[in-house]
Amino acid sequence: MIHTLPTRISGVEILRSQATGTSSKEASAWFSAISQQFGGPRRERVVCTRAGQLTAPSYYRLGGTDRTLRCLSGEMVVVVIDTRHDSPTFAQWHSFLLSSDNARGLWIPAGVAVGWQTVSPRAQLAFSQRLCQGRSQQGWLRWDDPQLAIGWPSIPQDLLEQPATALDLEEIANPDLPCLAQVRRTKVPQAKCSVWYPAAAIRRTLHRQEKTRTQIQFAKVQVDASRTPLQLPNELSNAPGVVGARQPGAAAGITSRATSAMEPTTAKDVILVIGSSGQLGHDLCRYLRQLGTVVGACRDPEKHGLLPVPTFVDISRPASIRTAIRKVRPKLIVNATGLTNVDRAEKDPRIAQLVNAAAPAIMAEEAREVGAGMIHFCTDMVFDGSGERPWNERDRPNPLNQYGRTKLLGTEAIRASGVPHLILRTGWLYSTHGENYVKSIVDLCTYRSSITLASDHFGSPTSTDWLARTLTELLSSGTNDLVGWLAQFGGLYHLSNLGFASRVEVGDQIIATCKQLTLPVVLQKFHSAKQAELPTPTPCPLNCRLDSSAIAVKFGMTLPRWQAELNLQIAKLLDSSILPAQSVA
Ligand SMILES: NC(=O)C1=CN([C@@H]2O[C@H](COP(=O)(O)OP(=O)(O)OC[C@H]3O[C@@H](n4cnc5c(N)ncnc54)[C@H](OP(=O)(O)O)[C@@H]3O)[C@@H](O)[C@H]2O)C=CC1
Ligand SMILES: Cc1cn([C@H]2C[C@H](O)[C@@H](COP(=O)(O)OP(=O)(O)O[C@H]3O[C@@H](C)C(=O)[C@@H](O)[C@H]3O)O2)c(=O)[nH]c1=O
Repeated sequence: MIHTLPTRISGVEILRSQATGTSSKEASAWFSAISQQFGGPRRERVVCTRAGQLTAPSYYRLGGTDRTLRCLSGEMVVVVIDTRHDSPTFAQWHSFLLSSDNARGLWIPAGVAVGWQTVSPRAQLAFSQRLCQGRSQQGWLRWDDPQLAIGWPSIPQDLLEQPATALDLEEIANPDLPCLAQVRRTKVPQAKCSVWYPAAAIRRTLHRQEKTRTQIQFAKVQVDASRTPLQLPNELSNAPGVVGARQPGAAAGITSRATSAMEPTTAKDVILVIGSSGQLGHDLCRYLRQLGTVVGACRDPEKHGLLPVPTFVDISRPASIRTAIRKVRPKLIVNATGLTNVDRAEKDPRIAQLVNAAAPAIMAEEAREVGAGMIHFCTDMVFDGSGERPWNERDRPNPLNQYGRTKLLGTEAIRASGVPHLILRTGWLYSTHGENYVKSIVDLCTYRSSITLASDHFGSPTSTDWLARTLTELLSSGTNDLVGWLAQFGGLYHLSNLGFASRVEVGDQIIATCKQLTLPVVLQKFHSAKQAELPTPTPCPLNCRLDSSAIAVKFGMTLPRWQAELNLQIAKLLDSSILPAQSVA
C-alpha cells in the first residue's frame, strides 16, 4: 500500500511505501504497487544518472498522463513546476530530495513539469508513466527560465534532455499572450511541421514523411492571437523556409532559436549582487533576475550554486572590489556581504572594519564612477537595545559591539557618498540555506532534549526569501530607470517581518511548526535565561524591535507576520529535505 501526502503544489503528492532498497526485485515491487494504485497500462523504466546531471523539466498536456518517480539508489533533487494556468499553485515550483534512504516517491499529475538533478556520485530513478490513448503532448520548460529562477542544487555539469524547443513558463502557460507556435523545419521538402498552440493546447502534424537524417532546426513563430488554429497551418505552409524549407532563411516574423533572435531585444540592466554565496545574497540572485541580468560576486564560486558562474571578489581587498565593479559595469550594485559572525567581529575588529565599513564605502565610490545605484543592508544591532519601543529610522544609533559599529560606518559612508541608494535595515535573518538559528533549532530539536535561549532578547525573525522578493517587487516599479528610481524613492528604511518575539518565543514557534509537520521532535521545551546569563562573549542589544511602518506606508506594502513566514519557510525546509531526509515523515 502506498500512502500519499499532499505537497505545496496542487495535485503533486509524496508517495511513501514500505519498499526500500535498490534491488531489481524491489523496483518491480514498486512498479506493480504503482500500477495497482494508480492504474495502467504504464511505461516503466529505470534511468541512471551521474552527479550534476540535470534533466530539464518536461510536462504532458493533451490526453494528460500522470507520472511517478522514485529514487532507487543515490540522491537527487526533483523539481516540480506547476504550468497549469488554472491551478491555484500556477507558476510555483518546489524541490524534493529523493534518495534510496528516504524511500520517497512523487506523483506528478498532467500539466505539472518535472525535472531532476543528481547530487550523489550516481543515482537510479524509477520512472513510471501511465500510457494513454491517442497522442499525449509532451513539452519542455527551460530549466533556467529566469522568471522561475529555480534553485537547482548546482550549476549543471551535464544537461540531459533539454530540446531546443524548451520554452519559458510565460510562453507555455499564459493564455493572454499571443499564440506561440513551434515549428520543426528541415532542409527537405515536405518536412514534418509541428504546430502547437499553448492557449488552446492543440498540436497538429501537418505533413508526414519518412524519417530523414537531415539536420532538424527549430523555430518559434509568434502569430496573431486573433487567428484561429485552423488558419495557422496555411500561413505556415506558405512561409518560405519553414515547412519544406527549400531555402533556409528567416521568413518574416519567424526566427530560429539558434540565432538567439527570441532573446529580448532590449539590453537588460546588469545587477551585481556582491556576497552571492550568503543566505540573503543567494535569494537576491534568484529574485532579482526578474529585473535584469544578475551577476553574482563572491570569493568562493563553489558556494554560489546558481548560474551564471559568479565574478570573484574579496571585499577585504579594495582593489578586488574596484576590479569586479569596473569589469561588470552594473546599473545596480547590491551589497549582501557582511562579517555577520558577531563574536568574530568583536575578536577581529580590523576585518570587521574592512568588510562591514570600508567595503561598502568603496562600492559606493565605484557606483558613482560607473553611474550605478546601490542597495545595502544594515542591522538592528546599530541600536543600543534600550527600552521596549520599536526603533524607527529617526532614532539615534548607539551600537554596543564591533559588528554594530562597523555596520553603522558602512551605512553612513553610503549615505554620505551621494550615490542613489536604498538601505534596508533589518534583523534576525534566516533562510532555508546557509547557517542560521532557525535551521539550527530545527535540526537540534530532533536529538537534543534541552536548549537554552534568551527570554529578554526581542526582535522579528525575517526570512531572506521574503526580503529578497519584497525588494524585487519594490524595484520592479523602477525597472526602466533603476538609478532614477533610487534617487527619487531611495533612502534608509527599516524592513522586517511583522510582530516581535523573544528568542524563546521564536524557538517555541519553530518547535510547534516542526511537530505540526510531523518531524520527530525530541525537545519538549526551551530553557529560558537572561541574555546576560548566556555564554556569549559579545555585548548585544536586547531590544532589537524594528518599526517597519514607514516603508509599508510609503509603498503600500502588507508585511507578513513573522509566524506565518516562519511556518512557510520551515515547511519549505522540511519538504526540500535540506535536513536529513529520514527525519521527515
Ligand atoms: N544575518 C542577519 O541576521 C542580518 C544580516 N544583516 C546584513 O545583511 C547582509 C547579509 O546577511 P546574511 O546573508 O545573513 O550574511 P551571510 O553571513 O550569510 O553572508 C555574508 C556574505 O558576505 C560574504 N563575505 C564576507 N567576507 C567576505 C570577503 N572578505 N570577501 C567576499 N565576500 C565576503 C560571505 O562570503 P563567504 O560565503 O565566502 O563567507 C557571504 O557571501 C549583511 O550585510 C548583514 O550584515 C542585517 C541584519 C540581520
Ligand atoms: C546559530 C545558532 C543560534 N542559536 C541561538 C543563539 C541565539 O540566542 C539565537 C540567534 O543566533 P544568531 O547567531 O543568529 O544570533 P545573533 O548573532 O545575535 O544574530 C544577529 O546576527 C547579526 C548578523 C544581525 O545583524 C542581527 O540582526 C542578529 O540576527 O539562536 C542556537 O541556539 N544555536 C545555533 O546554532
